Amino acid sequence: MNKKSVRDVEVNGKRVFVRVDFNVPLENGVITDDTRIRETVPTIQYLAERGAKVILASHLGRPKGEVVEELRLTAAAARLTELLGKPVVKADEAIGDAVKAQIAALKDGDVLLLENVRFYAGEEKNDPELAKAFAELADLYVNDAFGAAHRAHASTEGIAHYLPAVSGLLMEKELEVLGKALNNPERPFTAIVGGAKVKDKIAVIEKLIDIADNIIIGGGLSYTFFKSKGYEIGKSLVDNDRLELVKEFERKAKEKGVNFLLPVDIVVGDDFSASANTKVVTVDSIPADWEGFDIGPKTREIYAETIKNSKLVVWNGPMGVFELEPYKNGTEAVANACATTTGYTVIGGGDSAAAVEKFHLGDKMDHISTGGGASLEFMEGKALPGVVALNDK
Ligand SMILES: Nc1ncnc2c1ncn2[C@@H]1O[C@H](COP(=O)(O)OP(=O)(O)OP(=O)(O)O)[C@@H](O)[C@H]1O
Ligand SMILES: O=C(O)[C@H](O)COP(=O)(O)O
Repeated sequence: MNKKSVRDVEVNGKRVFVRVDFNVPLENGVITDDTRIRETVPTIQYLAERGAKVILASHLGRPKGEVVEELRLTAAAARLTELLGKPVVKADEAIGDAVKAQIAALKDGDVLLLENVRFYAGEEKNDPELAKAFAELADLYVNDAFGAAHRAHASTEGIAHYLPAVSGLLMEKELEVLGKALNNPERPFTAIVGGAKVKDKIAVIEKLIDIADNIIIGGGLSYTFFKSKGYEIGKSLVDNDRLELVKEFERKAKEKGVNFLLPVDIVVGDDFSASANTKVVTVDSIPADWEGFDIGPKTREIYAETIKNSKLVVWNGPMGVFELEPYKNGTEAVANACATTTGYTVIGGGDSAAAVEKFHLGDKMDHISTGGGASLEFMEGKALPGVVALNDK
């Protein structure tokens, strides 16, 4: 990476503003997946052990510039205290005199967590005044929030203009792993693209056609491809504005010698529910009043075999509605294949990461990205503002 990291700067005795992504799922105030918090521990420990005063900042949810009680970072502070094995001071605000006094009281190695930065309207507007107010709190800026690196906000981008700015260890790891996968992939390289929205995946599929050996398509995306071939797709998800475009993907893949795999059979259901009636049909015989919710057993076999024979697998987006029992098998089969292949497996965050955790296969993957949207944008080849703003080596 051509950006400086915490390893390249002196941190002893410094006040270090560390942007993390503690945007974790919560149910009734309880954190249901603490991965993003756990993954920042190495950076926090690195800084604390070297005598920095660590000031953490994060967003949680989308409070739209107002204080939303349920979106306070209190639970994150408690979880981090457990993970670090030492108290984390929790501020009730993210800027201002009270925060300054709390920071002044910190000793070298202490850790403080600011309140949700999205309680301030200036955060998402990347307001320079808010960025300056954050910068006033510290001597050094560290961005470890890979998950929010695609946002140009005051605490992810703006602040970097007012302080020396370097990456944290998680950010560094994410960029290294994803960058290597895309720039110098081991082959055969298989990319799996699923999920619901064609629109969100267009750029990444286009990019992957240039670099992958196999592209596996699954999930709600598939039906736009089937419709473009003139098949009946029943009530399945479709993007009617992109029928020509997906045809073009297949044509381009063929031209480049890329193996473009679409499902051959489908699990259709009569309802989007756990108690739906389901049946398996071939892709050219979806009944008009049914809806496609998962890939079928033959497809699972083909996909698993392709994954097994790959040296690198990058997966973004589930193969079906894995949240519901009748439609989880396709995603589970792909997750199992990723878990058992000897190839290097990269899970592109978001729903695919949630699926892998649901099937208890997280520790069998080589890298699970903490970024959903960020990993997708990175794979599309877009520059991430939170990275661009950091100091060059
Ligand atoms: N055949 C289908 N019909 C309807 N919904 C589907 C289908 N297959 C998958 N989904 C749904 O797609 C959702 C994920 O879609 P999305 O496009 O947001 O994927 P993603 O890329 O994993 O998201 P993220 O950006 O969080 O990584 C899941 O909730 C899943 O239930
Ligand atoms: O969960 C994420 O993808 C990041 O934390 C960014 O959140 P956002 O989509 O609300 O900006």
